[in-house]
Amino acid sequence: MILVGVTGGIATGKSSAIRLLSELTGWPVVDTDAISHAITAPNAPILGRIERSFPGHALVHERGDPAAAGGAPQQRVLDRAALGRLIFQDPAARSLLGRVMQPAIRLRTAAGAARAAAAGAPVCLLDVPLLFEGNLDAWCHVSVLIDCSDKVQLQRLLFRGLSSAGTGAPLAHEHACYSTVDPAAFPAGDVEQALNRIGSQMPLSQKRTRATYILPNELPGQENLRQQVLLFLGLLCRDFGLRPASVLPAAVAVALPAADAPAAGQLRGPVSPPGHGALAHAAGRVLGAVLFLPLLAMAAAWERLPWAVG
Ligand SMILES: CC(C)(COP(=O)(O)OP(=O)(O)OC[C@H]1O[C@@H](n2cnc3c(N)ncnc32)[C@H](O)[C@@H]1O)[C@@H](O)C(=O)NCCC(=O)NCCS
Ligand SMILES: Nc1ncnc2c1ncn2[C@@H]1O[C@H](COP(=O)(O)OP(=O)(O)OP(=O)(O)O)[C@@H](O)[C@H]1O
Repeated sequence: MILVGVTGGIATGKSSAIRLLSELTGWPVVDTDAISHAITAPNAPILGRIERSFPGHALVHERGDPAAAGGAPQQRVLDRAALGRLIFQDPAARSLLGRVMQPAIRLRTAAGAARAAAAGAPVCLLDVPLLFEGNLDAWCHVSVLIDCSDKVQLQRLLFRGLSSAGTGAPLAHEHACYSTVDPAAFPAGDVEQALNRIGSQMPLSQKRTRATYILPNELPGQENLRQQVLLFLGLLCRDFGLRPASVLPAAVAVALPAADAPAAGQLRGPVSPPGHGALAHAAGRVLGAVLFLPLLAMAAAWERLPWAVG
């Protein structure tokens, strides 16, 4: 199985591109933002560790459960906005939160990839915003950067909002209008927080030098993104000897000839394909099956460990 690390800057369009990639191919996706949200769900064991790591900050609130009669059971809920304000302006706090959360995120990511291998997927897409920051590209055969200019990134982030929760939905028509968004029209606090988030990540210029492929997502609208996704799929099929008929709809075959010409934004190559003949594929499935359950068990155990970090 080929592991493709999909990354970008915040709000450059990773979730949108991955949704299209996965729809076109059926390839499974492991989404680290979704994992990060899942492990910090109400009442999750990790909330206690986050609280203890940042004493003096009210980051977890008790909330009544409206579904419960009499409102008896309380839920412990992470204040994501407050934690975001804290870590995105303080590198030490960010690295402390990383030490608390990254082990659990990585274990679940590995378990997701092992499950995909066991299911016999030819390719697994890893959606990892911090792929290069965390050196997770070392896990992957190739990486692809979902790229846009700094200006468009800020416009998209302000237009969408800071959190990634619920993103990746089909691009609504009005999203084509974000290009008219003027940051000056937003409250200064929102712009400051957006810039803090962008500034807390490796600059896109640096990510461009590390990515195997670059998928430009500058122009507005679903159709522009779809074109770039098809070009990227064409290159990936060519470089790894994937047979479009077996994994992709006919649309990609149409994109293949175009991919032979150096398309704007598609960089470097050829990439040496890993051996993925029938034997290697079968071995990958067995290894995935052997690894999946222990990794999942480890992930569950890790999240319940009682010690405090920091
Ligand atoms: C601080 C938190 C609670 C804010 O939650 P919120 O819902 O507002 O944002 P969300 O989690 O959806 O993240 C939105 C985007 O912010 C960026 N981001 C998140 N964490 C970080 C970080 N530590 N450093 C740089 N960028 C980050 C990513 O591009 C992500 O896609 C949350 O981001 C978090 O728990 N971060 C630490 C976990 C982590 O490293 N996640 C990144 C995925 S591996
Ligand atoms: N080509 C495009 N045209 C118009 N809107 C777009 C395009 N690509 C992405 N968007 C919009 O930009 C916003 C950010 O996109 P998306 O959520 O996919 O980014 P992301 O990189 O996954 O963000 P995060 O880093 O927070 O996970 C969303 O509102 C999305 O609808």
